Amino acid sequence: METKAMPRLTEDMGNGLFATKDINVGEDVLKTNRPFVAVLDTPRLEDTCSGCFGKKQLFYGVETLKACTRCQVVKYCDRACQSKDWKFSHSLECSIYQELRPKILPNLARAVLRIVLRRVNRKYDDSEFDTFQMLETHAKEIRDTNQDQWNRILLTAKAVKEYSRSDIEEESIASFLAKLDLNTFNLVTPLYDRVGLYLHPYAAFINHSCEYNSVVGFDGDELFVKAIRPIKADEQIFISYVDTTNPYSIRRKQLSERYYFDCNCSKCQQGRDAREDRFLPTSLNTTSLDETEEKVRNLMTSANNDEDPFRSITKLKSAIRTLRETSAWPITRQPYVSLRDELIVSMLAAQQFESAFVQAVIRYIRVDPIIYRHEGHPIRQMHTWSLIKLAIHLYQGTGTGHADALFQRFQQNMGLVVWALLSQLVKDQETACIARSFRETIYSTYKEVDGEFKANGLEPAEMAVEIKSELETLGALAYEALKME
Ligand SMILES: C[S@@+](CC[C@H](N)C(=O)[O-])C[C@H]1O[C@@H](n2cnc3c(N)ncnc32)[C@H](O)[C@@H]1O
Repeated sequence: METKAMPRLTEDMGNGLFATKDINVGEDVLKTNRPFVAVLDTPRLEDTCSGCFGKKQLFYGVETLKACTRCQVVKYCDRACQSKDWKFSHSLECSIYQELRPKILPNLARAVLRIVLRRVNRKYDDSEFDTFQMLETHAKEIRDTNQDQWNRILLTAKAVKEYSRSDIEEESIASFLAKLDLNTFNLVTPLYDRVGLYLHPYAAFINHSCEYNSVVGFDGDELFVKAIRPIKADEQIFISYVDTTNPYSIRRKQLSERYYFDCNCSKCQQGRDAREDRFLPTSLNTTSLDETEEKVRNLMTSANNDEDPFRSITKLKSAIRTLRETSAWPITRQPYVSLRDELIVSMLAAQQFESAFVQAVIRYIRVDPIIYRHEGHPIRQMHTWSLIKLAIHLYQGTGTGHADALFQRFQQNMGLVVWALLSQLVKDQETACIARSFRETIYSTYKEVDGEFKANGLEPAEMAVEIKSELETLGALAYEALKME
């Protein structure tokens, strides 16, 4: 593990992690490729490699996975991925998976089984295990306020004790599970697609702030925490446990239900006066705005659960219209932001590539710079990347799907748009908080596109006027599209 931070007791947040030196934006606070435990979510066992957690599939052209010939539960890109997982833990659990077949244990049960088996087989060094034991569980609060969750923990502990045939007490296994519940990170691909859960005891010391100074990401099995703001030596490292683009009441509810605390950061102290909550000047009262928000969130849930992307699009557009009709809803206030994200996903699924492009341009120009101030924010980087991929798709003209009248009206030079967006993304890399494999893909795509221009006798770096005009047209496209929304 490489770290520029050390744990220490805080006044009111239990243990926390503190910087040992000044850390610049984009630099690693912490990096490790040794999880205490990491497992895929059950549905992802089928389509994601259990060795590299999808990294090679995403960026290195791996298309088919091979199942472990013994248990048939886990799958791998190649021998290297298989051998890594075998050494880490699969050699200990494979026979148990075989016995349980066709049943597959849920992710938390598989994770705790790994911890028990690795512990019994002395795969953890003592200091690593001691750090794990120091982690908060909130077991009392779970028992007192969430009987269902507590019963689930006890039942899983009992089953894991039986499957593992270990002499670790059920009570200890239950405490491992409570630690997992509270301290695991969402294991995501380098493009932030959730595939499983990951626990690292040191990283788990990082407390939450809605005004976070760091972000967590993964590059395969490597976990990194990067500074998204300059951090001074001795300052506490904070990440966000929840989506901080949400208004105060939602953040507060999520933090108290899942993590048992009230956030006291400067943003939360502003309550409904913070940017995330604010509305445009309106004569509507708070109750009426709250009712609209609830109605729209229900519509969004219904759209998310709908398997037909065309029906989802209709529902999402109707939800957006409801927000627009209030004349009070900024496009950067939730759930407007999420509605647009979902709309882009549904439009892609429905092969409405031109319309998806228009929405992704609005997000790139009008939404992300407000809600993610730093251009190197991983979500902003990922959104820019998906806009570029869409522009490349439209540029290559390989199936634009359903035509979009507004897109057609603007007639952009997609080649130049691609180059301009890519070169901006390349410039942002110095302070970008993203995985190395993602960054390498950005560089290699830029090189390819730039090379293609040069092969055609063009030098885009010298086409500043044309590029400026294309970027202004993107702005005009976003403006017109929002007027019609
Ligand atoms: C993942 S753990 C972080 C490490 C933890 N402080 C510890 O000592 O193990 C999450 C727990 O830390 C505490 N915590 C994190 N951020 C906090 C905050 N901003 N204010 C108060 N408590 C916080 C809560 O008890 C929360 O359930």
